[in-house]
Amino acid sequence: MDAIRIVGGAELNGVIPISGAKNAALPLMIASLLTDEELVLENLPRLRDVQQLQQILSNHGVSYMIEGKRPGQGSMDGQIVHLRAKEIIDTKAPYELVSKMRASFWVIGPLLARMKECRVSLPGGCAIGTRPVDFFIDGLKALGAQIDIERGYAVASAPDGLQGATFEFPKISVGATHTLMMAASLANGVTTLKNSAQEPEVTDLANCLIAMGAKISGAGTDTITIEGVEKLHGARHSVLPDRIETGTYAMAVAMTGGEVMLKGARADLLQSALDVLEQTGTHITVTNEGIRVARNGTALKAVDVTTDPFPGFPTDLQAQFMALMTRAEGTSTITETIFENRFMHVQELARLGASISLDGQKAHVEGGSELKGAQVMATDLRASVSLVIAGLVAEGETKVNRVYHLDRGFERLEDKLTACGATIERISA
Ligand SMILES: CC(=O)N[C@H]1[C@@H](OP(=O)(O)OP(=O)(O)OC[C@H]2O[C@@H](n3ccc(=O)[nH]c3=O)[C@H](O)[C@@H]2O)O[C@H](CO)[C@@H](O)[C@@H]1O
Ligand SMILES: C=C(OP(=O)(O)O)C(=O)O
Repeated sequence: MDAIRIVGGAELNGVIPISGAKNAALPLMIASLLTDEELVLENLPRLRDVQQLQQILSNHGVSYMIEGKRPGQGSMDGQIVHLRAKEIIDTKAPYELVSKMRASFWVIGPLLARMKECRVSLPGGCAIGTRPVDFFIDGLKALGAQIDIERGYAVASAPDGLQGATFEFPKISVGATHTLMMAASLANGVTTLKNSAQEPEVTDLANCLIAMGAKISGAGTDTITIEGVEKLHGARHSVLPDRIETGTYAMAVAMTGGEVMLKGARADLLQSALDVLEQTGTHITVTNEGIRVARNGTALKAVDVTTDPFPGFPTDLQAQFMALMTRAEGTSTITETIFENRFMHVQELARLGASISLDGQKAHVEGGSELKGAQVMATDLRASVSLVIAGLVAEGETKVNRVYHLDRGFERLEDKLTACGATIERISA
């Protein structure tokens, strides 16, 4: 299995192009199940999760065609992909496929809305907490579905079609909001979703569904209203830039020092994280081209952070920020409020010399540690990349094992960092 080898010590300087967002790409691809016409997605990142979802969708009958490169398109540009679910050939989403990725469970919304029945395995995904699916089940039941859990599968049916209703999520859930919004787009009547997720990826999906003929208002606020339509049609949509990739590279530059332009990044997608970075003493400049991040010689200040749903500080940047705080002056307290088990990187950062103590959902990071290279291994995607960031400043060689986690969500990570001066390569472990 491949590993990533890093020799720490180099500043980052140059340009990093930001890819399309994984967490927008996945629900957008799933939306192709809602229509028998073609959905064309531009700026789709080349990621393991995208490939994995392609397999799941193909099992349901979705054709997948990657458009040939146009002249002038660089190798870093996202792909243009044509998806078409002309016919749904199988309404079962099997364990072997769904257990590999959390988002694959979201097919339950479109399949139920279009086919009036489906059988979807309970999901897998990053091991960061129990991650139940009760909001999906309760929400779809509110729309008139009958759902039973049988032998690890959600078995769902709605013989007369889904019916519009009002549903309030007990807690904000990105995936349940995506799923209910897709299902309600083809329901009879009006659905109101209260306490909805306001993440930019929800708005991106809503914009695509609207382009497909859905009648949706309020996406990006906590109340989304969907007037069901009989049929959706094809559309063309460009995936928004990845705010988590953006924040990750911004933190990497804050860590190493130097100056990097994050090309194509949008500040409005991660303002809270950029505000925190500025408080650490990192310079952020927003331009038409993207976001410029710089730290030249100034010491890093310790800052306390609490993760929250959007527009708060994203849980998907918590591990990377913790790596950064190992090098700050003073102690930083990082509180995780979204997932109950998202501190798996703490013991691995400790292998590199970090001094972090845990107290329930709080991590106290003592800054100023001299990190030294070691072999490390992470159990999830963002934890893995936090170890890469730490490795960029650790003295000597760091080897990050289980690289397949990184490949789920970071496109050409080692190429992008090498281009800015890092010593990083993929090796066969
Ligand atoms: C592919 C994708 O987009 N993944 C993102 C998505 O995950 P995902 O959509 O799985 O995360 P949710 O927003 O649903 O989870 C938020 C919280 O709600 C809980 N919950 C959720 C559903 C449910 O039925 N019952 C329940 O209790 C979860 O356990 C968690 O504690 O949003 C998370 C929170 O921003 C991000 O970290 C993930 O990167
Ligand atoms: C937690 C993540 O992904 P998933 O929801 O697919 O497990 C993530 O992207 O950080």
